[in-house]
Order: sequence, then C-alpha cells, then structure tokens
Amino acid sequence: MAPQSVYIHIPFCTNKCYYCDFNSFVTNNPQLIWDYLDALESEMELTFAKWPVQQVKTIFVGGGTPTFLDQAQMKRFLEMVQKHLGAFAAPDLEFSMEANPGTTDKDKLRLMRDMGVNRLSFGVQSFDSALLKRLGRIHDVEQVYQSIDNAVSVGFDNLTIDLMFGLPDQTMDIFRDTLHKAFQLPTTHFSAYSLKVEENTLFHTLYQKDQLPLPSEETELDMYLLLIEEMERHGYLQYEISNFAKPGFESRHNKTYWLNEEYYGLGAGAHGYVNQERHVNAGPLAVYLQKCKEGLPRVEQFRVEEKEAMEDHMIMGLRLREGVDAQRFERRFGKPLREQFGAIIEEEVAKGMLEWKDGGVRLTRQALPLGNEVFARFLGE
Ligand SMILES: C[S@+](CC[C@H](N)C(=O)[O-])C[C@H]1O[C@@H](n2cnc3c(N)ncnc32)[C@H](O)[C@@H]1O
Ligand SMILES: C[S@@+](CC[C@H](N)C(=O)[O-])C[C@H]1O[C@@H](n2cnc3c(N)ncnc32)[C@H](O)[C@@H]1O
Ligand code: SF4
Repeated sequence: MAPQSVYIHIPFCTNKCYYCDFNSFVTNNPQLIWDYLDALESEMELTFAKWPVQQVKTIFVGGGTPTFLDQAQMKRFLEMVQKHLGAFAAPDLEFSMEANPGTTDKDKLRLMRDMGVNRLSFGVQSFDSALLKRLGRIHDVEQVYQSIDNAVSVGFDNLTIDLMFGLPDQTMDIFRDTLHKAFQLPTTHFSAYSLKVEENTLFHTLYQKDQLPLPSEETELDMYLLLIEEMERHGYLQYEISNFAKPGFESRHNKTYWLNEEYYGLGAGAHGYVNQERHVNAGPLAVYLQKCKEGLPRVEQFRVEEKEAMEDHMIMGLRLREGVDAQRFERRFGKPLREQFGAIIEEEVAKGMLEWKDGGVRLTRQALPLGNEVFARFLGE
C-alpha cells in the first residue's frame, strides 16, 4: 500500500531563532528559492514515478518557514502540489501548513486557502513580548493576533498553535499568562514543547558559558503539569505527550508518525518512510539542489527490518495517550504484543510507568514527563 501522507519541507526563514537546529536557512536571494522549487518538483516527479500515489489523506508543509515564500513563489509551490497530488486527494484531505506570525498577509493566506490548505500551524511560542525577543523570534505578540485575525478572516477554521516552555527567565506566572492568552484564540489544537538546548545554536553557546538562566527542572515539570491541567480544563484533550486537541481535531498527519505508518518525505533534510524503507534527504541547500539534478536527493536509505519496525512501533505509539493497541500490533507483525514485549511491559507496569487500558498499553500519567526512559527499554532488546 502506498503511503497516504506527504511531508514537504521548505527550509527558509527570515532569521534563525536562537534555540533552533531545524534544517532552515536565512537568505535574501529569491533565485535560490525558485531553484529550490524546481528541485522539489523534480524530486516529486521521480518519487511519484517510482512509488505511485494511490490516495493522499494528509499533506504537511513544514519548515523552516513555508510562509517565507512570497506570493508568486507560494503560487508556484501550491500549483506544483496540486499538479502532482490533486487527483489523489481524499475528500477529507487534511492539508496543513506552518505559518509564522509576521509572514502571513491576507493575500498570501487567501491564496493558500484557495489552493486547498485547510489547517494552519502557527509558531507562536509565547505571548510574552520580552521572551519572544529573547528567543530571536521575528514577531511580537501584536503580530500573533494580527496573523490569526487574517487567517480567520479569509476562512481558516482549523488552527493550531505551537508553544514552548522551560524558557530562559520564564516564570510560572509568565507561562500561566501565555496559556490564558492562548485560550482566548479560536484554535482547535495546541502543541507545547519544553525547550531543548540543541548543539550549534546560540542558546547552546550561552548555556556552556553559564549565561542561559533556565528554570529549574522542578519548575519545568510544574509547567508541564500546569499545561496538561489547563488544556483539559479548556476542553483540549491530551492525545500525545506534547499535543492537545478539541475532540476530532487531532493532527492526522502527525498520527501517521505515531502510528508508525508510511509517508512520503520531500525537500531538503526531509525524512520519509516508503515501501518498508526509511530515507533521509540531503540537508544543506547546495547539496540538495545538486543531488536533485542527478536523481533522488537522498543521503541515507535503509530497509526497516521487522525487529526495528516493532521497536519503532512501541516508541512512537507510546507517545499517544491511547497507547499501543495490542490487536493492531498483532495484525501488523503476526505476533502478539505480549509475546514480543511482555517481559519489558510487565516490569514497567510494576514500576508504575505503563498500564494496560482498552486492549492496549500506554504510559501512566506519572510517566508522561519521563517517556524517554520508558522508550529506551524497547530498544535493542
Ligand atoms: C515538531 S513540529 C510540529 C508541528 C505542529 N505543532 C503541528 O502539529 O501542526 C513539526 C516540524 O517537524 C519537522 N518535520 C515533521 N515531519 C518531518 C519530516 N517527515 N521530515 C523532516 N522534518 C519533519 C519540521 O521541521 C516541522 O516543522
Ligand atoms: C521546526 S519549528 C517550525 C515552525 C515554524 N518555523 C516556527 O518556528 O514558527 C516547529 C516547532 O518546534 C518547536 N521547537 C523548535 N526548536 C525547539 C527546541 N530547541 N526545543 C523545543 N521546541 C522546539 C517550536 O515550537 C516550533 O514551533
Ligand atoms: S522560524 Fe521556526 S524553523 Fe525558522 S529558525 Fe525559528 S524555530 Fe527554526
């Protein structure tokens, strides 16, 4: 069965945020973007010729900052998506695009909506202007409201917001205020991540010099618990460690990943999972562009053997609040979940980290902040 989800990466940003190590580049050369779009189209052609699309249920355009594209570039990009995927779109296609406050005028948003985008993911991070500056974001709080107003006014009704916590000098009160402001907005979904200090970022340099005043681990945990409590109180159900949705508005694209299903991955640095093989594309722009002239832009590709697929299945699936469904596991691998992982599961159940519920196994509430420790148990056994 061909993948039913497509990820497309747009690796450009106005500025590099101080904490970010995602594959993104700052450029003021429009030609580079046009060249990138040509390369992307050649990757699409080769990919879909080799592994033909049957039906597409989700498309996710991420970055970088997809809305960094100007009106003409956005039009070219969306026409390309239409040309290669339009005929295969499921009637209830979820078509998400990341949008950064400060890069979303009404005309661009209207074009996006007219060309089929039906879900926007706003990178807001915080409703505290000082903190936004501290993060190196290009927008202030006013621009968040403006962007969301623009989106609603051109007809978007499925909006998600990314937030971050555990940020330098962020107090519980600042975070509580951010949540309070977030709940005033017409959103169906939130993602909230605790800051990870990544190598090769300004934050990492500051951290090493002891100049990054992060909240204590205890405060960070309190923020996470506050997040869960407040989301629930406002009707957003926690369906994954970092994700919350009004009922029916879970991200179907991201569920592809958590359910360990296959997806096409296109663009610089994108990863994909097609025909039982995982692959990673070249990240640096020059390499990606060059490789696309010669064929597929992949730098890594490997077949996922059954044992690894089972481990992935656990590690990804346990992120979901519904957990890993035992029947689904058995249907996919022809082997009962208890037979493959029973011993580890029972040990973790005894420790209070996992629990059986509705025919599946999932993290207990107390294990939610400690997921990584549990996931590690399923690796390389
Ligand atoms: C971690 S955020 C979550 C998005 C948002 N919170 C939502 O649910 O709509 C998504 C980011 O992960 C990265 N990403 C997702 N899928 C990817 C893929 N297949 N290949 C490469 N990067 C990917 C991209 O950088 C993208 O901006
Ligand atoms: C790759 S970004 C793309 C979204 C978009 N470019 C933006 O920043 O508005 C996806 C999300 O990952 C989160 N993120 C990025 N770097 C992070 C880090 N070092 N620690 C925690 N979350 C991070 C942010 O919430 C961000 O919105
Ligand atoms: S806008 Fe998003 S992708 Fe770009 S540098 Fe900032 S966090 Fe990273």
